[in-house]
Amino acid sequence: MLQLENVTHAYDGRMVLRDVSVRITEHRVALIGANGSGKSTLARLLNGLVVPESGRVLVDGQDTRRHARAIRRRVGFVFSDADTQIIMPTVAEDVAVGLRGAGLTPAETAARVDDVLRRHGLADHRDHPAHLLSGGQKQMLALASVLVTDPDILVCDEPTTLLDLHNVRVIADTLRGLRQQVVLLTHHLEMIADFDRTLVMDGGRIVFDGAPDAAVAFYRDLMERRP
Ligand SMILES: Nc1ncnc2c1ncn2[C@@H]1O[C@H](COP(=O)(O)OP(=O)(O)OP(=O)(O)O)[C@@H](O)[C@H]1O
Repeated sequence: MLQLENVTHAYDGRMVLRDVSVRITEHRVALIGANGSGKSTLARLLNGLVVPESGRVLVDGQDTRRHARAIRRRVGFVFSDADTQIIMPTVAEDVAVGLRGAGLTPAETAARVDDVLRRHGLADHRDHPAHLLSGGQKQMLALASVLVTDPDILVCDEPTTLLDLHNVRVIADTLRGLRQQVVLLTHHLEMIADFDRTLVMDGGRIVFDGAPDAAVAFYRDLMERRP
């Protein structure tokens, strides 16, 4: 379970999250809202990339302040810009990075990498230069590189930003099939239609919490009323 207790956060004195409390237990939860409303900051709190100025963030009862390493292993994070997440020359090498330090033999590492590449449609690109992949393939590689570590929870911060409609669907289908609990931040509202719960953020607060259709209607109304 993911839990925020009275979390307030500011960057350089500017308040970005205001006394946010929420418990997230559902399998697939979406986080939507205007640019700058605080979604990424909330997402980064969930795996300890950001530590709250006040309040607590708990992952299955463990405080991200005190258990940062364990929580990073349990909560995988996929960034919106895949290029920043791809760090090795080839596709297979990039996926293998996440397994360093896991105590696997080279053969076990190769088997895990091949398995994840196959499951995510990248097996034919195993030895290709990662930076030459298409946008959609890079995003899938970023996802595969996190999933290879088998986290329990996956936080995806706008993983389809630069993708065409086909690849948005491919990523949505992939997320739908995962055993992991998924927290998805997105502006592609069609991706979240069958999510279990949707939170709408505005001005550093959760302003709506409910089913996706009602949340999207609330968000659209909020944006229409904005001057
Ligand atoms: N590292 C940082 N340093 C300073 N300000 C930051 C930092 N990260 C985010 N901010 C600011 O905090 C506010 C909230 O940003 P955040 O990225 O959490 O919003 P968001 O809802 O994810 O937006 P978007 O939909 O545009 O990605 C913004 O005004 C942003 O400029």
